[in-house]
Amino acid sequence: MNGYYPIMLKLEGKKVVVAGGGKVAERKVKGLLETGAAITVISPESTPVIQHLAHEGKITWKQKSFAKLDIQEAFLIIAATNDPHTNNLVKEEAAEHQLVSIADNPEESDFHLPSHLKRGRLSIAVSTGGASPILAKQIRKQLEQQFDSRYENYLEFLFSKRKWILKNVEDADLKRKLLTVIVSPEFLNSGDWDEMFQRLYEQMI
Ligand SMILES: C[C@@]1(CC(=O)O)C2=NC(=C\c3[nH]c(c(CCC(=O)O)c3CC(=O)O)Cc3[nH]c(c(CC(=O)O)c3CCC(=O)O)/C=C3\N/C(=C\2)[C@@H](CCC(=O)O)[C@]3(C)CC(=O)O)/[C@H]1CCC(=O)O
Ligand SMILES: NC(=O)c1ccc[n+]([C@@H]2O[C@H](COP(=O)([O-])OP(=O)(O)OC[C@H]3O[C@@H](n4cnc5c(N)ncnc54)[C@H](O)[C@@H]3O)[C@@H](O)[C@H]2O)c1
Repeated sequence: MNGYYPIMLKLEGKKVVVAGGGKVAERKVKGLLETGAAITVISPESTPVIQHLAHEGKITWKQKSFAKLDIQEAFLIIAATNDPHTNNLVKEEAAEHQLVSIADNPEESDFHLPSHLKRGRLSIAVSTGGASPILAKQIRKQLEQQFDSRYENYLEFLFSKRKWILKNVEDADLKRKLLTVIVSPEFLNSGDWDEMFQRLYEQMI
């Protein structure tokens, strides 16, 4: 089945449970940290990074084996223990409406994690549907070269300029032209974006 539906989830304040505390669990936890989710790791042992995050109060670590009660009220669940039986049990114990990803069983998972590149407001996710996580990672690294660190500020500029244009420009044609002209490699490379915009704006009105 290949019909996956890509969405951007807002997880702030939502309960996310990760079963397992090894290398894979650590990677998934790191990816979740920025979202502001309430993250709980369930595992008898965990990596130094997971322990450090728990010590700092950024996540909760319950030092125990997985049990059904651990996923009560969880919105999202990641089963990443090294025991396939436990991983499958997590899915079996979850309610129908809870979203479960099983690290070693993509077929039974409700979702997969994509390789993810973030430049401020720009987010690019790459998924191979379980065919090759290494390819997903390689593509992400190529995109990191193409969409370099300048994009973070550029996206902020586009965000505020778009708001300004929508508020101050009434003519639909001019509005469209202005929204388009600020999105090009030439514009990105032009240096002072505000000055460049002002110049183009004055030429167009
Ligand atoms: C993208 C990324 C996101 C993330 O995890 O954050 C991610 N895996 C990453 C890396 C990675 N994973 C593995 C290797 C070793 C090489 C290899 O085996 O190929 C490497 C490479 C490395 O570590 O360098 C092994 C592996 N992965 C899965 C299985 C089980 C199976 O396929 O049955 C096994 C075999 C385990 C075993 O040996 O038994 C399953 C899944 N891994 C997924 C995501 C989902 C599908 C995504 C897709 O296809 O696009 C899916 C289905 C479920 C899920 O976890 O959501 C992240 C790169 C992040 C980045 O750096 O950008
Ligand atoms: N999806 C992916 O991206 C990906 C990548 C590589 C490996 N894997 C798979 O992920 C799994 C974990 O790999 P790893 O390298 O993190 O393993 P690991 O050995 O580093 O860690 C396993 C963790 O599971 C915990 N654990 C074991 N039994 C448990 C239980 N009953 N309840 C709670 N926690 C328990 C251990 O305490 C340990 O913290 C493996 O099944 C592996 O095949 C997935």
